[in-house]
Amino acid sequence: MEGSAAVPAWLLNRQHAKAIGEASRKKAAEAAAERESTRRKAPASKLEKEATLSQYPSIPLSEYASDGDHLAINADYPGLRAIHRDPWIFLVSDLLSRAECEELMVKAGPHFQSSGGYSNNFRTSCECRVARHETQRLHARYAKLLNVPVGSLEAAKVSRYRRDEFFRNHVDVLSGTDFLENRIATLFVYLNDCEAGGETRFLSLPSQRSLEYAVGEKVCCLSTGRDVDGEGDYPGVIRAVLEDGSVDVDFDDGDEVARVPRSAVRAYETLEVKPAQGMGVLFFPGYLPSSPKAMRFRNQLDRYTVHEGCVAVDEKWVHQSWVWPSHPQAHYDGVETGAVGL
Ligand SMILES: O=C(O)CCC(=O)C(=O)O
Ligand SMILES: [Fe+2]
Repeated sequence: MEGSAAVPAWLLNRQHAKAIGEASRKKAAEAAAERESTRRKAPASKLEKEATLSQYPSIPLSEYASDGDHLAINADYPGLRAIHRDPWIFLVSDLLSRAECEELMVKAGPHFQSSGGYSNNFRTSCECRVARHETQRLHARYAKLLNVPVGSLEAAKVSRYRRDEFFRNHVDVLSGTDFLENRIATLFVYLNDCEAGGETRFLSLPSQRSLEYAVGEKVCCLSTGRDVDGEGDYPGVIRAVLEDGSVDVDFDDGDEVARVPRSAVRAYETLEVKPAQGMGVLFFPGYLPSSPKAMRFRNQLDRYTVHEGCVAVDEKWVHQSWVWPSHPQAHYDGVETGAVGL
């Protein structure tokens, strides 16, 4: 009998549509369960938040003045506090509300793509960019904090690290931009609390400690051309001290560099920030184009701002924004999520 085993096209279409419907329902349910597990914990009380913040170093904001090398932000912004100077690193408590964090997660979650494609295993998270007109209120807020027009901001990025995922040592300036135009501020906001793992760690902050230049000593030094987007001062250990006084260094991430003059190695300090929902972290990865320092370092990099997203234990969500001196030369566009604007 002709075609008895054949499934009619209309049924095939229906089955197909059903399969797609089931798949997308399953995906939505998985995403909802995932979000639920990430936000399940009770929100931190005001007191708990203060206690957490008091664990960080506190530098009087009155000491922050525009130095001509870095962006002059609005030092009066509510919730702003400085936790490091030279390079300046700030926290902004409650930059986003709990509801805003969650809305952003809902918005971005269905559009994630692997971060791995362009970053050589430096990074194992997922991410997406959100269309600028869907984050107008947030951008207006950031523009106030940063003292820049909204047009200087890249499209909002949202990243998720599942357990064991990370973003290794890196700098935030980009290579291949036009002369003296690069990222001059990084502002990111944690979208959830993490009890364990996922800290953002600044790895090579300046230190007053003097060095002995001995084998096994912890040092950091500039490493040209080994980072995805730029160079910076990376931490490591002296492997050998040579007759001419120079040293061989094993970097902590497995790379190495030989015959570094003593004058080019230095002691360093680290600083870790623990993800807390709604809290912003702000620093200046690159010098202003008008700063004399911008000419001295490739990609305008402030070499002290090398940092990493440590391995996640609890799932971690973070939302990043970058500022350019005028119009961003990269990442201006994002996806239309169709979800409610923020
Ligand atoms: O995930 C983090 O803690 C930091 C993210 C970051 O450094 C970046 O996206 O450039
Ligand atoms: Fe970064």
